[in-house]
Amino acid sequence: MADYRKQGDVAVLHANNPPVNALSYHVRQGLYDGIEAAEKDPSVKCIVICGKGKTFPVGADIREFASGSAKKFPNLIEVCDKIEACTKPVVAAIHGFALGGGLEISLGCHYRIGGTSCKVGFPEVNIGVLPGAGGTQRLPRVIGLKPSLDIITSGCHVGAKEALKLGILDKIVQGDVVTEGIKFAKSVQNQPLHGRRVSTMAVPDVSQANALCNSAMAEVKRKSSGLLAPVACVKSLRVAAQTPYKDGIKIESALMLQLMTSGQAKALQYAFFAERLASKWQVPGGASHATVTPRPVKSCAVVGGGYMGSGIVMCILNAGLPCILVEANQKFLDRGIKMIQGLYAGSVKLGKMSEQDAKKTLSLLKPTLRYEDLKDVDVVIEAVFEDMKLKQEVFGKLDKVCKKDALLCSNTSTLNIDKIASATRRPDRVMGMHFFAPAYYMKLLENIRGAETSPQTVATVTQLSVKIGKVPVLVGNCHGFVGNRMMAPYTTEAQRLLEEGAYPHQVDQVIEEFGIPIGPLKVGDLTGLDVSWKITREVSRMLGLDHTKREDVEPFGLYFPVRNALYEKGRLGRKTGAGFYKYEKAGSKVAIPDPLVMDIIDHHCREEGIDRRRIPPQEIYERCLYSLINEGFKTLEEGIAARPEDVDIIWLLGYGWPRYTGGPMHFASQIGLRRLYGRIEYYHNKYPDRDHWTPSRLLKTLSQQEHPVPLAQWGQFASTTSRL
Ligand SMILES: CCCCCCC/C=C/C(=O)SCCNC(=O)CCNC(=O)[C@H](O)C(C)(C)COP(=O)(O)OP(=O)(O)OC[C@H]1O[C@@H](n2cnc3c(N)ncnc32)[C@H](O)[C@@H]1OP(=O)(O)O
Repeated sequence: MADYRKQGDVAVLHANNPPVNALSYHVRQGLYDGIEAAEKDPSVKCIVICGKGKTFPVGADIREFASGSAKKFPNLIEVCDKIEACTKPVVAAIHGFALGGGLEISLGCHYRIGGTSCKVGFPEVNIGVLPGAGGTQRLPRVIGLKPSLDIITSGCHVGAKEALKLGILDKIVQGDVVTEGIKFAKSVQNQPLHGRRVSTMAVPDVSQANALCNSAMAEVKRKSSGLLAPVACVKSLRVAAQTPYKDGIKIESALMLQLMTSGQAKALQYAFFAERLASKWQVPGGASHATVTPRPVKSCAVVGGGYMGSGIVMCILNAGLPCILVEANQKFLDRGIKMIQGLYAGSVKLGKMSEQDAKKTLSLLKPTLRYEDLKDVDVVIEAVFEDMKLKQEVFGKLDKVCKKDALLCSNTSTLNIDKIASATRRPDRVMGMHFFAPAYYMKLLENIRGAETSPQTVATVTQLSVKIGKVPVLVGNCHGFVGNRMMAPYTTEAQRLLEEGAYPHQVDQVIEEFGIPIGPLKVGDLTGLDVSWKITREVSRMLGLDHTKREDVEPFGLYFPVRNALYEKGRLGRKTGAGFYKYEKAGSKVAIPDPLVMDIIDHHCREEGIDRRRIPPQEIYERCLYSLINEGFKTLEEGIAARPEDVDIIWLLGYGWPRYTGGPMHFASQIGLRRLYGRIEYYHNKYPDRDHWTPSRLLKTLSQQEHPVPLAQWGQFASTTSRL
């Protein structure tokens, strides 16, 4: 919808489609009709286009790409052309965001003014398309090719000041943008429109077009190899420099149509909505984000100032919340404070933060050695070493000193949250908050609900998570929760492949070519082989097994002979300059395939009487990725993950799964569940002793349906009682 009103001789057109005025069919129709009505009305001298509520239109309605409504008359190209062709001056009055189609609308206008805090941009590359309503043709005509290439291929937002400097905005206004827009429109109502219609302008830096586009193309291919949209953006911008608008827009449309129907665009758009769905939780019994009011959180505390704890403190401080940091002794406390101060100093140095803001933010930090100082805080996040006994000890202490209604949360990545809660008298107010390293940067938070966690605790922790800039995904309690649980078969298969014929670099290469930035064995080196060795020991202990006895651990998939051999030789990974790979020096990032490791692997195979074979890349791919996906389905059937979208967001934001495949579950839907199930069955028959190849019952059921079940409906097939 678009509201049309007249204020004197100015027609004001408000795009009205809450919450972000996405340019759905009815909005486009309203704008189109509004321009036509204003054109016909002799008493109207000029027109202002603006957005109702919190923002100018933020772009096309992404859901209409799949439904086909985006193409319906008037499509966005037709709306922009209609605006530009208007014989009366049209002014875009921008507040909030003018993104994608919203910015295209404003480039169709003859003038653009913006509020001081407005932002503009073309984020289309993030959802796998391009600015296909003239954006790639009009923007370079206004600001030149070089900045247009930067803005369109990066998808970044541009602030008001920068937009003015570039020439996207004609003026920045203080106060109400619509009132100012009306004033501005009146001031230009008698100005000729010749020279204001962007499509008739020439691209200013056209002489450098080839050089600029060649270098931009090389850059997008380097940065985002395999992504279709950035490449199409550069192609379309090159056309703008070489072709009149009327021809350029046709090429832009053709490129847009190709992108719109691509698997990448579908996956990226799916990820866009999945990310927004994540914080909309629901638990059995019906309580949900919509029905439960969170408690206000005015202050927090973090126990443990190591790498994770310090990062968590920074998230809290950055949100403007006071935070107490508790440590066990002065040395550790000083180390934590130094780390936090150092990271803020780094931000100031990089120009990401002013010195004044850094000082103000740091003033919210209160370091202490006394648990008693936590007596008034609303939420405590424990970030001590991953050890159940230690965590229980901390929770016991917290339970004694903290006020009754304070929430106690644990930054655990694997441990049983109910066991941790059992050390307190308030299990209803205990939750897991699994941060990812570095905690001040990574957006994902896997929030774990225990058996007794109350809905209000879930609501409060979810709200706090959003406040500190995270995407929270609510999951159930099991070893490793969703993310690390799915990681287990993936890394296990990666190591098993070494024992059968592959070498570390061959495994990693397949996974990196798929799009995960670091292969599983390089991750092993990064985490440290001593760390994974200790995890194996702990898990074995939990299962009542002796981790040194092969016959004990092998049936449970906990026997990693190659890793153990490397560990025993002191090859602990990157930090020692040697692990599955060798490194130029300790701590170096460049992993170099190591003939010594290949010898160790060969020697192991000889000793075991294993005939090494050439393992085809497809097998590496399937064994690592399909075993992980199968585990993802198991988290769904057990109710550990509530929705496939949640599994995908965990892997996209926490583990570097390539976004253009949508995440493991969306990727599964693209493979086809019948085919996927067949392959998992095949590996199950081949490796019957490996539990992770037992096919998920949910996957089996879904794969047997006559027609493919849309991912959004998979939850209806999750058979066992949901634990969430
Ligand atoms: C022949 C045919 C030619 C067609 C050519 C078409 C060419 C144009 C293409 C485009 O314009 S593509 C879209 C470009 N724009 C974007 O990608 C913007 C996406 N949105 C955002 O980045 C953010 O929403 C925001 C604007 C920065 C606001 O962020 P905020 O955190 O305040 O809110 P959100 O939680 O993100 O969003 C609120 C609500 O709105 C939904 N939503 C947001 N943008 C869109 C959209 N473009 N289309 C549909 N829905 C959108 C979002 O999903 C949230 O809803 P719920 O999920 O909570 O229900």
